[in-house]
Amino acid sequence: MGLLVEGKWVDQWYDTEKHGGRFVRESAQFRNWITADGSAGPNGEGGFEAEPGRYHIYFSYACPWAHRTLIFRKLKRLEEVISVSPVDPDMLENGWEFGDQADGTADPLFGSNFLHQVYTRADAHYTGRVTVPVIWDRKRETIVSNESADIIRMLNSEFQAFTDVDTDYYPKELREDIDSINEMVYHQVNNGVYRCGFATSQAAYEEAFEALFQALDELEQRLSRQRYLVGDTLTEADWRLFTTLLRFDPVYVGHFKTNLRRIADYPNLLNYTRELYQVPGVAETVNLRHIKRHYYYSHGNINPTRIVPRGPVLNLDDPHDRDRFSN
Ligand SMILES: N[C@@H](CCC(=O)N[C@@H](CS)C(=O)NCC(=O)O)C(=O)O
Repeated sequence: MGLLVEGKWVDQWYDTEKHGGRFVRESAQFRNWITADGSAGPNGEGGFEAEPGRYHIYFSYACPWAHRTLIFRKLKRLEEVISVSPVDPDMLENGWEFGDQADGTADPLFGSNFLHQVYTRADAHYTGRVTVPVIWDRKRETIVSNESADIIRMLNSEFQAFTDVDTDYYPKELREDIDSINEMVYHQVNNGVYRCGFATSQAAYEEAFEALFQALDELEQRLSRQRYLVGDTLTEADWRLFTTLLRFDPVYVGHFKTNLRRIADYPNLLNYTRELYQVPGVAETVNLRHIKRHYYYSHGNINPTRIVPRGPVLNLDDPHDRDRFSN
């Protein structure tokens, strides 16, 4: 694991010391938007028009942020419009790697060995972390965005000319509610599990742990009253939470020490996770082998033996009880 400094790869773990043992996530740096007509989006520059065959997403099956983009591509039926390829689950001294054709993780665009080579193709002097997901523009030969929260909104609304799926996961009338729940879920849950797992002081771990389980208790309450996070409409807020819930019992409980309760101990969160998993197409985006292997094998300082646990049983296909909320 490492980062690029002025375009050169440096093998270095997160520096938590300057924050009292806390893990502080860096902001993504490529923040342009693909738009239906090529106009500039909320930030960044214009000129990235939605076109079939033009864009490619590099993702990791393991990564909850990248997983969101894979789910949106599936839900919006954009498989023929936007190509994708996974990186290898092991992220070691060279960061995210590509494998070979046989295991399906080669770089189909440039045959690179490492994802950092894709970053320096876009910016030869890039300084920062090399993260997935990345959406690449074949036409302008650059990275449009490496921020999953932005990418899922592009997929949700900007490729409507190339899909027959009208479902809007970020409808205007619900945006305020979605943004507000996203904010809480991002800090306390999505990033919260990382703040537990990557903490290097007891106090930093406990602070993140308290916030995480306070949020999960609140979400459990909320989902005992309503089907989805924002009432009875399935929105991007649910998909953003789902990718963390899915990884919670198989990885975070053990590897990140988020062990007050499992998702299996929260009846509403458990059934909600099952419902989302069972939405047509979603199960195909889930690769539990990559998920477990990545975390347990890549973080040698957290799990020095690199042994990947065999369990637990998840039963994601079991019937859920969320229909109790429909009219
Ligand atoms: N804000 C980014 C975060 C992406 C992210 O941190 N991805 C992780 C994998 S789960 C990564 O690539 N980490 C590599 C690193 O930090 O060096 C997003 O949501 O797109």
